[in-house]
Amino acid sequence: MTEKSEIKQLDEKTIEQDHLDDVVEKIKISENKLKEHIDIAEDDLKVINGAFDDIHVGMDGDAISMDSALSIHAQQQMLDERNNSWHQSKQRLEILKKLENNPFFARLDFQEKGEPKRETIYIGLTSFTDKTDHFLVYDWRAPISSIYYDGKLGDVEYQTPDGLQNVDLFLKRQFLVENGKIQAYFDTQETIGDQMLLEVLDGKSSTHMKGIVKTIQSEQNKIIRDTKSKLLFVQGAAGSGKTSAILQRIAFLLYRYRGTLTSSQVVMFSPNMLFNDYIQDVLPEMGEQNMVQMTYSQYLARRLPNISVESLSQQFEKQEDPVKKNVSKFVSDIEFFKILTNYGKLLNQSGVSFKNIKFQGNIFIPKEKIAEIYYSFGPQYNLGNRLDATVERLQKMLRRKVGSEMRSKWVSEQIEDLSQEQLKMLYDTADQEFKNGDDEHRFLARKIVMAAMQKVYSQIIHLRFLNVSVNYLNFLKAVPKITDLSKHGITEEQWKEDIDDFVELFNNKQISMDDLSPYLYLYDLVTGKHGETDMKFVFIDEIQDYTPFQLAYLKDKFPRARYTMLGDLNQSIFTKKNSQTLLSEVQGLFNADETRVVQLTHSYRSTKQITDYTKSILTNGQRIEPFSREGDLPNLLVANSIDESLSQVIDQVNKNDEKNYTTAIITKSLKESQEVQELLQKKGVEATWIRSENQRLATGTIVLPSYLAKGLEFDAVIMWDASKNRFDTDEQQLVYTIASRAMHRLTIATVGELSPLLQRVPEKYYTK
Ligand SMILES: Nc1ncnc2c1ncn2[C@@H]1O[C@H](COP(=O)(O)OP(=O)(O)OP(=O)(O)O)[C@@H](O)[C@H]1O
Repeated sequence: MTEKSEIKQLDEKTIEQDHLDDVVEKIKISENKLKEHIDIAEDDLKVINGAFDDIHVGMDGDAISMDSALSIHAQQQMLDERNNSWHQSKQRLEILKKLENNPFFARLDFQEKGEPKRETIYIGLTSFTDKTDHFLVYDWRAPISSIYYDGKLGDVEYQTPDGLQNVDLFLKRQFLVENGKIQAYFDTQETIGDQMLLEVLDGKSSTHMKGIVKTIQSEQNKIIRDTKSKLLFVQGAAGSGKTSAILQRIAFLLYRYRGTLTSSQVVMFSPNMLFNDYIQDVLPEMGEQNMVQMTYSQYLARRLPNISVESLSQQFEKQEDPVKKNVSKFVSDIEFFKILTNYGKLLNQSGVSFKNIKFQGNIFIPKEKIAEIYYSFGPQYNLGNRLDATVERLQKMLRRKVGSEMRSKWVSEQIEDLSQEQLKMLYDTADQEFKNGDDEHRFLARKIVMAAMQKVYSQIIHLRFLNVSVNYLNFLKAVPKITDLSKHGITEEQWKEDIDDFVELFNNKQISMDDLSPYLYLYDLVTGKHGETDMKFVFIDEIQDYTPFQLAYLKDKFPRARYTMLGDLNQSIFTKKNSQTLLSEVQGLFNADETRVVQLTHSYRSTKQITDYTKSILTNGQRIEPFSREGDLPNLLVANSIDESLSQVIDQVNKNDEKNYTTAIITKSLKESQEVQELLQKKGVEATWIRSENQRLATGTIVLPSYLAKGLEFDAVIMWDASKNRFDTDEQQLVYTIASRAMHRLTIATVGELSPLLQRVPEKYYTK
């Protein structure tokens, strides 16, 4: 930089700092006004609550007067209004406090087509005006802000709710602000310059994910601001910012549809609970509420409270023989979903199984009778209506039964045995009068029968008379008649064995992941459940671990939602190779013109050296562009025994500690992670063992199995025991997933010869 331009920079910086100070000043004024508002609202709330108490005191246990009722209503309304306004002010104050430290991170100078004047705007976490329509800061999600992330200088366009808008962009400036002081600024031609991004990426990992508002990349911006697609499918390399981008997308959507969209209408399915915990701060940091978050298995398992669903570790550790793999593939596909859908239609004519409805241990309405009622309705009924009509009919039968049951012997006996206490409980009032003894007897008999029949009533309305498991079993048995199993490499004998496995598990109150979705889908078909129409946006992360069946089922569950699915087909650690065809299968569920597929090819997480290494693990030539952030070459630690390997690993952990890097030692299996943790403990090395998805990430060194590391990242990763026989040939994706968790340093430990999956990495990419 020449002396002259340095001086110019300094002057500019002072001007910008003055402007920033001015904005901060105004933010503070606004904060004070809000605080006053909050105080007044709090005082008002106290007064209204006090008035409420007075009304309650005046009630004296008598019937409440009309005046009081009106007054309560008015007070309640007032209370709600004040509460809302208090709540909103509080929220706004929180976000203004954040803005005060860092009011903006970018500036744009531009001229709108046809307008005489240039405009300058500043962009920050939220918009801020000091008077109506006088924007000192624009929200990063405002339409105009898009050009900061998107275009180059010159003629650029951006999307507004009314269509495309063109502007001439002269200047794009980025600021690094800390506690109200501009540390540096960069004028940039490109999308968010490398310098700023480098600063951010060089930072340390944390137990909670951070937002990326200031450095969203142009390819990510497209995902964030998409409002058209019914299906937005994002395929991106490890560390390409898929998860980061969709969290920003959720914040964008909540802003864009403010007033019509709430965070409870957005759901995100994530790989495990640990991951949920990892990302939970991102939206609140941006002043938005978190969306609904769950895992797929959680979403379904809550509907079967008495049955335990195969856990993540069981799914992962299960060693399947080739036959089982064929069966598993068959029941995971869209075709199986269609077979089941069609089977559901057949049930309209016959085939639904029922259970007897019992009363006091005896059959009250036999299952055959229920089936007769169910199929007595004409063909114009669908399964759902049929069931509703059956419930109505059964309730009617129950009511008729009350009369006859009241005259039965057990009722008279019970009345005779009633104590004074029990009698009092049955009477409507303590001094209830009856015309005569018969009248009283009838009254008591009805009460007793009704109480006893309550259970039957509840069996009926909760559809306990449906034999859900037998229905599913019947379906499984029907499958070989509906489709040619040999096409899927399955014999009838093998299919039968699979059915036996289902029955055996089910008798032990367990169900496999393979059976869970079809089981519940059949239940939904029979009950005519329509899915949650209120859900507007569904996000599915790590899509490669879902089966096409599961995705078809989710689509059925949220029929009106728009879907964003993201994943990396190279990280399919549960479904392995099957996922390569996933995209085409999923696309088949949506109209082609409502689908958009986006590829993210830049990898931001890791240093260039680590990305070069992990990229070479993959054989299918995926396009992955490393970000030019430099670091050490990954290192390979070769030992002759577990003991030696352990001391090498401890050495490495110490080296990482010196650099203030948090180390994650990632093992293949859960059992191994436990062993490593114990070995470390014996050597006096402190490390937290993450063994279940319900735990939280800890600071300091951690040891965890591969399938729990999904979606997470760490400063330094040590891959434990990558030796020759540890990984199967089809586990390339697992090895890639483990290695790609590292941000700054990657170490591979092996006892004896290295796994062939890693031997293919060229020697120039690592040190020994
Ligand atoms: N635009 C960006 N600006 C700053 N940091 C970014 C950006 N995009 C991604 N990152 C960082 O890169 C890392 C990886 O991002 P993220 O976890 O979202 O990637 P991912 O594609 O979901 O990865 P994976 O599939 O491996 O789980 C995170 O540390 C994230 O903060």
